[in-house]
Amino acid sequence: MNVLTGHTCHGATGWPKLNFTTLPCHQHQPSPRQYRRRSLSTMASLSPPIMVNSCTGKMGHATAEAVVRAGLQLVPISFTGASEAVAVGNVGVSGIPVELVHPGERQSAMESVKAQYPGLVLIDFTLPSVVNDNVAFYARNKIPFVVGTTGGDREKLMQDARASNCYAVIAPQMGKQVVAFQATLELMAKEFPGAFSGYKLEVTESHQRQKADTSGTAKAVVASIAKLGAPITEDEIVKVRDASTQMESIGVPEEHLSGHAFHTYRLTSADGNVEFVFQHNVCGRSIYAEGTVDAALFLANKVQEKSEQRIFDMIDVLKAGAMR
Ligand SMILES: NC(=O)C1=CN([C@@H]2O[C@H](COP(=O)(O)OP(=O)(O)OC[C@H]3O[C@@H](n4cnc5c(N)ncnc54)[C@H](OP(=O)(O)O)[C@@H]3O)[C@@H](O)[C@H]2O)C=CC1
Ligand SMILES: O=C(O)C1=N[C@H](C(=O)O)C[C@H](O)C1
Repeated sequence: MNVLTGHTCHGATGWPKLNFTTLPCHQHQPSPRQYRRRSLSTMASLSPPIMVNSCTGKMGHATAEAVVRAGLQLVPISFTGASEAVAVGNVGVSGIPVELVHPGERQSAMESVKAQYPGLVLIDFTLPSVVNDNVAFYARNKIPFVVGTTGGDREKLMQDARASNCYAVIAPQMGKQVVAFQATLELMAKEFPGAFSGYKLEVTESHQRQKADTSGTAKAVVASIAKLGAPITEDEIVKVRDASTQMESIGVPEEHLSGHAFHTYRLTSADGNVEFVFQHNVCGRSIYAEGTVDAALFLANKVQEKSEQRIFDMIDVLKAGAMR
């Protein structure tokens, strides 16, 4: 049996250590101090203004805070839904009042934001029910965007993003270590397709009660495991949303019922003699918020270097060495 477990209740903080340059050959590896100096100068030359939709939501707010923590300019305007928050007019992010804009007013707001914040990068953490419309809107407005929102019609979303010719990072998972796990599974599937043929896959994902859709991360991991020979359908992913099961069976700490993502992927051989369990348990949201800032900086860099490739996922960001 092989158990791979990751558990984090604390996010990374501190000054970003970004490196967008090509890694040097082994003999010329720079010292950590050189890396840091180089990273800081890269940061200084690349500080795109960042707009986060929606700062009223849990992930949007956490990401906007991470933008401020990274010393980047947060655009003090955020699109939101039609809830009562709009009537309040603004939401505070690390002491910055961010003006809320109703969907009906977003085009005129977008035009003034574009004029006022050249080099702008948009981040979307909204809802599965609106993500397609938002992506079509960003595409029409020709703005580079990072989409962390899951669900919606993913095929259409990717088609719209590609057709727009915009630069974009689109991924259901922004947490560095989870992205590394996803990348490892993809590599395993590429090198050893069918290695788990005949195995039975069981997947459980537990999230806060309000999460409407099935975890986008779980769906992506299931797609990789299918290439390894153990396919299941999306309906077979077990969604856990009730607090008592979460605390008693899954081990979610009570204080994280309102923000957690516990995923377990169990592969069992046909005769039941061999079992593999992959698990990643995340409490809170800072791991995703920090990764999203990395994605926005990566994207600004891609725009600046006029990269031919325009649509990326978080594995691309990780591979570029652009995650702190
Ligand atoms: N990629 C990743 O690593 C992660 C992805 N996620 C994903 O992010 C998404 C958001 O999650 P979470 O923050 O928990 O959800 P929340 O429900 O807390 O936030 C969603 C926000 O979207 C706003 N909204 C609704 N309609 C619109 C619209 N038309 N334009 C702009 N904003 C709108 C809502 O505002 P209102 O209340 O006014 O309707 C609300 O503030 C989910 O899809 C989730 O799966 C979450 C964590 C990590
Ligand atoms: O809604 C969340 O919270 C999360 N959503 C993403 C997903 O659907 O996979 C990532 C993480 O699980 C948290």
